[in-house]
Amino acid sequence: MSASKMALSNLEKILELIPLSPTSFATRYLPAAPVGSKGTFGGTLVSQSLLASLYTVPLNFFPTSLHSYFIKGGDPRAKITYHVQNLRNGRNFIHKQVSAYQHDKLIFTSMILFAVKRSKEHDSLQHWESIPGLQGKQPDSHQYEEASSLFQREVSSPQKLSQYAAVSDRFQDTASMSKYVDAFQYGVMEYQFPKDMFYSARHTDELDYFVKVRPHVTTVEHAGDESSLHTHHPHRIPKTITPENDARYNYVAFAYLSDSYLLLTIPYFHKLPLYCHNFSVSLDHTIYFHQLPHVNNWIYLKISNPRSHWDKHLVQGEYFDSQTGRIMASVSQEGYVVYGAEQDIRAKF
Ligand SMILES: CCCCCCCCCC(=O)SCCNC(=O)CCNC(=O)[C@H](O)C(C)(C)COP(=O)(O)OP(=O)(O)OC[C@H]1O[C@@H](n2cnc3c(N)ncnc32)[C@H](O)[C@@H]1OP(=O)(O)O
Repeated sequence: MSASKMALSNLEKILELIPLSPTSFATRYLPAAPVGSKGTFGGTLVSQSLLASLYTVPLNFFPTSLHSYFIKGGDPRAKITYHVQNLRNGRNFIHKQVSAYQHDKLIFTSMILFAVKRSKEHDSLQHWESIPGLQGKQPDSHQYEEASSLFQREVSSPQKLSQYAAVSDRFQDTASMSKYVDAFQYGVMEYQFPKDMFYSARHTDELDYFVKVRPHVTTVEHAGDESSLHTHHPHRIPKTITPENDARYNYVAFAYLSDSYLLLTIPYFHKLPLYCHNFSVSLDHTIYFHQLPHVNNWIYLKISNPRSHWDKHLVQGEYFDSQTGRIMASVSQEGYVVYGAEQDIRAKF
């Protein structure tokens, strides 16, 4: 595999932060835009803000929720600076606010709530939304297919590409099709999509698929060099947070994946082909974490679209651990997505 393809899945490098002070951080590398898009990938902002805030909380605090707004499109040619503001340090909860700047302008903000790791002694009520049939299951090959082969057959094959090119300029440049395929084949996320993912003529109010993160992320809480810190000094603030040394990196990786193939799926709910938008940006992003997300296992997600109106589209996702069948996170996102008239898209496709 070429170095450039290997770099596509190097999440640690993509998100790496350099400390400028105990509460401010700069990105080491430029914040790339996703294929087919001009601005920085929203998942980079969400996950880097979470990573920056983790550098300011003790090892025994875990993210419980994150609420964020994309204020200005990120410039992929400029590095980002993150400032973490401490709003309150409680015994059980810590509140942080993170502000991201480019060219001295605020581009993104998130509020993150951390909760202390609890002892098991007090747990009065328990409920987990679960999918019992999911436990230990792999994606069924009759229903789901690896995304790059599906994309090559259903979107970028010569027969299909002319239809997509009719509804979107981004498919007129056939040379760039290999970038989409590379992103699916070598990117941070590996997908198993339903076979009608890219175009479904079926009336439905739910879409489901499987996703996992390719690079290894430890689930061992006291992994890496700082192992003794976790067991003996849980109140310490870590100096380095990597996929190999801190299980909380699973939250960071989850935040990254949670902004991908979420808003883009809106046409699925309207019996239209994916990618048929004229303009698409996410406005906000909210994550409730229910447990440590094991991002190297298949994550099963169900997406719904409760409302689309006046170019504002709300999408909600429920993410399940396929090993246990239990809910791991809930995500909501509102996007500003502009489509042409529905009958025009249908006439062209
Ligand atoms: C094919 C595969 C595509 C893959 C897509 C992957 C999607 C991944 C999801 C993401 O990561 S999105 C990235 C995270 N979200 C953002 O970066 C949004 C940041 N927020 C904003 O950009 C502004 O707050 C927002 C545009 C939502 C509102 O700003 P304004 O109230 O000033 O809106 P305005 O209508 O004036 O437009 C601002 C800019 O958007 C552009 N714009 C707005 N509506 C447009 C439209 N209909 N068509 C084309 N461009 C449009 C507009 O040209 C203008 O560009 P310039 O600043 O360069 O002049």
